[in-house]
Amino acid sequence: MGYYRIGTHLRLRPSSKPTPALNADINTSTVHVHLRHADGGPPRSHDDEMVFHFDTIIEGTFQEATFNSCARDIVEDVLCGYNGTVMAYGQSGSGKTFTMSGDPKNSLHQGIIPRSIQRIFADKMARPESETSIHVSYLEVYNEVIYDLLTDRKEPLRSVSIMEENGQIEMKGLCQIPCETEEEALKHFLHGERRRCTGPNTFHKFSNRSHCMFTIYVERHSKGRGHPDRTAAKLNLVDLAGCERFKCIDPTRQSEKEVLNINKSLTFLEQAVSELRKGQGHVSFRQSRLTMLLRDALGGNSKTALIVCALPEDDYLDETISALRFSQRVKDLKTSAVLNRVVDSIQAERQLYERKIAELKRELAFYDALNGRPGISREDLTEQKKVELKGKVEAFLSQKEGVEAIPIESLMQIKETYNIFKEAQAVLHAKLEKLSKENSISKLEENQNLSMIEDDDGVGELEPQGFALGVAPLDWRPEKSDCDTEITGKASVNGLLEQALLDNENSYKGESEQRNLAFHEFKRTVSEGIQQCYMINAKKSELREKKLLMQHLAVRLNDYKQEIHEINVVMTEKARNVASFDQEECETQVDDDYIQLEKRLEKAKLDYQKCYGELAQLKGQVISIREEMLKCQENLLNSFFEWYKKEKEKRPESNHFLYSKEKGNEQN
Ligand SMILES: Nc1ncnc2c1ncn2[C@@H]1O[C@H](COP(=O)(O)OP(=O)(O)OP(=O)(O)O)[C@@H](O)[C@H]1O
Repeated sequence: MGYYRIGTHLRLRPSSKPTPALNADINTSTVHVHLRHADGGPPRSHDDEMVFHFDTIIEGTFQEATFNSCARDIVEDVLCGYNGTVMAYGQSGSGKTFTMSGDPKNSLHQGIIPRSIQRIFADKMARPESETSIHVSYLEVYNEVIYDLLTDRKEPLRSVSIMEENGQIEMKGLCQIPCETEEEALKHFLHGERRRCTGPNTFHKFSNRSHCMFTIYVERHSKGRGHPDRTAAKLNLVDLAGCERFKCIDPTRQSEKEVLNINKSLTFLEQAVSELRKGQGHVSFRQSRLTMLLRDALGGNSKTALIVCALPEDDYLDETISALRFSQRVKDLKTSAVLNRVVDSIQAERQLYERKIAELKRELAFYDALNGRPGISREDLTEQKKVELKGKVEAFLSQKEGVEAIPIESLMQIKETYNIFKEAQAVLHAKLEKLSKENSISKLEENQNLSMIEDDDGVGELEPQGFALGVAPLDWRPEKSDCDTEITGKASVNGLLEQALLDNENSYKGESEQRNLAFHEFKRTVSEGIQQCYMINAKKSELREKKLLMQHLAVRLNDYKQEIHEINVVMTEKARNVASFDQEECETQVDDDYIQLEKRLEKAKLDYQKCYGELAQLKGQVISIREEMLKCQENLLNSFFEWYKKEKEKRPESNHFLYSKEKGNEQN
């Protein structure tokens, strides 16, 4: 947050008869006032000589110069996200409306409001990388009532209520009209101008009977990815009603009430400025609508410029001096403008919780200090601290250290200790699962390797000792590596678990027995188990049937083989005998026998081939039935393990299945 001085500027309306008492030096931005004595002589006292300093003094009709020196910087700041206020102050007819509004339709004579609109929309066009949304509102304070000047033309002006919410001045019921173009904004401004309360007075025909505030709201955020930088600022352009002396009121033209209210509110404004200047704790902003509206402009979140308009003529010297004095008081004020970043609700919530957490941490540190435990960290543990803690837990698990070795200083430490134990338990559990599965699968594999025609009584059954889960063969266990003896890192936790596995083998035997009993229960009582056993048994009988058939075929095949061999022997013998007899005598006889033998041999071979084909087919069938059966067995085991795990969780008593066995025995 920065503190900003309120800029003060003097605008002197051109005059054909300027008073010699008022000497404005544009170069030094200083005004000297020399009050002549009542008798017409030179000033006699110190009070008759006055000097007023300004940021700028403007004479003449130059509207652009006025905008550049009094308002441009503030408009630029609004475009950057700061709130801004430019207000014109001075007696009636001094040129406030000329300064703020001018002639909006004549580019040369446009006042600060149309020029600000122009600048803001030009900036919007020049920054396509940002999304800028612009709204306008226009209000007047007439007889201490705030009216919305942008109310529809056909309706009477709507009143607006002003209130303070969360330290902010809020206007309930004031329209903020979105404007896409400069023309649109200008159109709304002109619409409001037409609805302002004006009337003739002694100075001119269109004197403003109210204080008016035209506001341009500029919200912008950078387009594209990431967290956009979003700002929302407003520019208040204020045309105050002119203070009037009652003696100058023309009762035929003005209501006393109007003048009274204007003067009253301006007095309250001066009072608030004086209080702010003195640095009083309480400033009476609530005394009038105007001071409430200008609260931020005078001492809050706004960069502000005051333009004092004055008539440099003798007749109005008192009013001019009064306005100059007011400007010098305002000059001493400082506002505290901030960059108005828009924080979305999630971010705001996050910031709130972060603040709360920081507060709670401070409170904890305070209690720790009171309890003589300073220096305890409540922050997340660093990686280094986690490794150290792991080492201590492992030392405790391997019984090298007692439980007191594990530090209990903060909640973070306790949580991390639990995590280390959980991790160790998970590794142990995985190891057990793996061992039990390996054991069961190896049994299945053994079965698979049995000869096709051997007896298959074990189908669907497990070995008599059950799963023997805790007694994995020694050669299955991974060899201990050197790094397992270290106490840091994951490897050492695994090494420790290996040791735990060996140490606790006996308890695993109990677990093994539990599991065997559970497996019998699963097959007998659980529908999934019963169904899968039924399927295994069906496959088993099918397999038996096929194997029996194979045995018969094998016997027949041997018979055919034997027959072929015998026929071959006889035929060889016959051929040898033919060679030793008279060729002609024996030829006919031999031929007949030989042909018979050949036919028998051929038939035996055909039978052999057919039988061999059938046997091969049967062999294929047996292999596929066996495979199906093994699949069923595997399913049975998997289902059982799943069921068993769930049952263990449901029934955590470690010897539940032993009890059920005992119960079963009792019943029997
Ligand atoms: N600097 C100036 N150059 C030329 N004409 C001016 C200047 N200032 C004011 N005038 C003219 O003086 C008249 C009164 O000015 P203006 O309406 O701005 O006064 P005002 O302070 O707003 O008065 P009121 O408080 O009664 O509304 C207008 O006709 C305006 O054109």
